[in-house]
Amino acid sequence: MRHVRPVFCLLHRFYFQSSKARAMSLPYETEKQLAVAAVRRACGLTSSVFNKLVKNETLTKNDKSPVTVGDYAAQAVISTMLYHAFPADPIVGEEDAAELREESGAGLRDRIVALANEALTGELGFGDNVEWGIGPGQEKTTAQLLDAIDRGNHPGGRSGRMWTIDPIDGTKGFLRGEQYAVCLSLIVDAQVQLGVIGCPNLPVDPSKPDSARGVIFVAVKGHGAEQMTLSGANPAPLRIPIFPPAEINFLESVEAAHSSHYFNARVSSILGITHPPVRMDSQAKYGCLARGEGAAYLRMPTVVGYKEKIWDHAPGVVLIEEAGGVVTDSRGLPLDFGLGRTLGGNFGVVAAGMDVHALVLEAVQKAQALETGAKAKV
Ligand SMILES: Nc1ncnc2c1ncn2[C@@H]1O[C@H](COP(=O)(O)OS(=O)(=O)O)[C@@H](OP(=O)(O)O)[C@H]1O
Ligand SMILES: [Mg+2]
Ligand SMILES: [Mg+2]
Ligand SMILES: [Mg+2]
Repeated sequence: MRHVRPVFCLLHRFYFQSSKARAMSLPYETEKQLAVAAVRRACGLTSSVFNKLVKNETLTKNDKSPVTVGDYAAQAVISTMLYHAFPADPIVGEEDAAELREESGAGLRDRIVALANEALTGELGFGDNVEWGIGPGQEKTTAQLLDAIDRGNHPGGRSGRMWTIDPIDGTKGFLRGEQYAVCLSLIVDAQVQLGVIGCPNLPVDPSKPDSARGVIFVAVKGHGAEQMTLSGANPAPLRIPIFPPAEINFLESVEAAHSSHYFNARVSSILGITHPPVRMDSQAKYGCLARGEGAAYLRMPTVVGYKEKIWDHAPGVVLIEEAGGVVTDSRGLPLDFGLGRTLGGNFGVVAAGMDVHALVLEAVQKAQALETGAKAKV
C-alpha cells in the first residue's frame, strides 16, 4: 500500500503534464481560447444592445455606412481582452473613437463605456481567464476604453502578428434584426492563422431554421474548422459537402450596393443554376458555406475602386480553407492580407468547395469577358 500513493501521484502528474503538453502543442491554442472568449462576450453585448437600441445610438460614417454603440462597445471589449493577453500585438479594427472623443459624442461615449464595462465585468464562464481583464470588478475607465477602440488603428502589413476585428460585420443586417457577425482573426506574416466568427442570430442546426440560435465558427490553420454554440457547447467539425452541379446555389450579400447581384445572376445563367441565391448579411455567409447551406459565395464589386477590407474576409478565408474549400479573387489569385487594411491587390471574392470553385471561377471569367466584349461594342 505504501507504494500506491507515489505511483498514483506519478501517473496523475504524467497524465496532466502530457495533456497540458498536448494542448500546448496545438498551435495558437491560447490565442484560440482568448479569441473565442472575446467573441462570446462581444456577442452577448451585441445581442443585448439590439433589444435596447434607440434611434440616436446609430451614427453614419463618412462612407455613409452605419455604426452603432454596439459596434464601438464590442470593439472596445475585444481589444481590451487582446491587450491584456498580448499587449504587443497590433490590431487592425474597423472602428475608431475619433467621433466619441468630441464634445458632441459625450452621450454615445457614456453609453459605450457602460455597455463595454457590463460585458467585461460579467461572471467568468467556460474557457475564460481572469488575466484577460475580465470578470467582476474589472471595470475600465473611459480613457482606457477609448484607447482600446483606437488600438485598432494599425495600418496592417506583410510581416509579424496582427489581429483583425470587425466588431459587427453586417451592421445593416444587425439593425434589421437579421444576420450579422462578430469577427476576429489572427494574421501572421500575411497568412490568416486563426479565425473566429460569432453569429448570434444564426440557427445552430441549419436543417431546423426555428431551432436555437447563436453559433461560433472557429478555424486554426492546419487544424480544421468547427462550429459550436455561443456557450461553447456541442463543438462539431465542419467539412464542405460535395455539391453536384445541378444543386449549386450562391450565397450573396443582402445589400445590392455591397456586391453585384446582377453579375451573380449572369454567372448563374452561364452555369445553368436554377436555385435562387441565399441572401445573407455578413461573414455568416462564410459560416453557412462551410456547413453546406450554399455552394459558393460570390462577391463582385459594384463601384469602381472599392477595396475590400481585410477584417471582412480574414476569418472567413481560414474557415473555408480549413473546411476543405478554396477562396480566391475573380482572377483566381489568393486574397493578399499583406497590403495594409484592404485587399487592394484583389478584385472580387470567390469562395467554394474545391470542385465548385473551379466551375464558378471559370464562369466568372466568362461573364467578365462577355461584359468587357459588350462594353467594347458600345
Ligand atoms: N461599396 C461596398 N462594396 C463592398 N462592400 C462594402 C461596401 N460598402 C461597405 N461594404 C462592406 O460590406 C460589409 C457588409 O458585408 P455584406 O456585404 O456581407 O453584408 S450585406 O449583406 O451587404 O449587409 C460591411 O461591413 P460592416 O461595415 O462591418 O457591416 C462593409 O465593410
Ligand atoms: Mg461598418
Ligand atoms: Mg464588415
Ligand atoms: Mg463592422
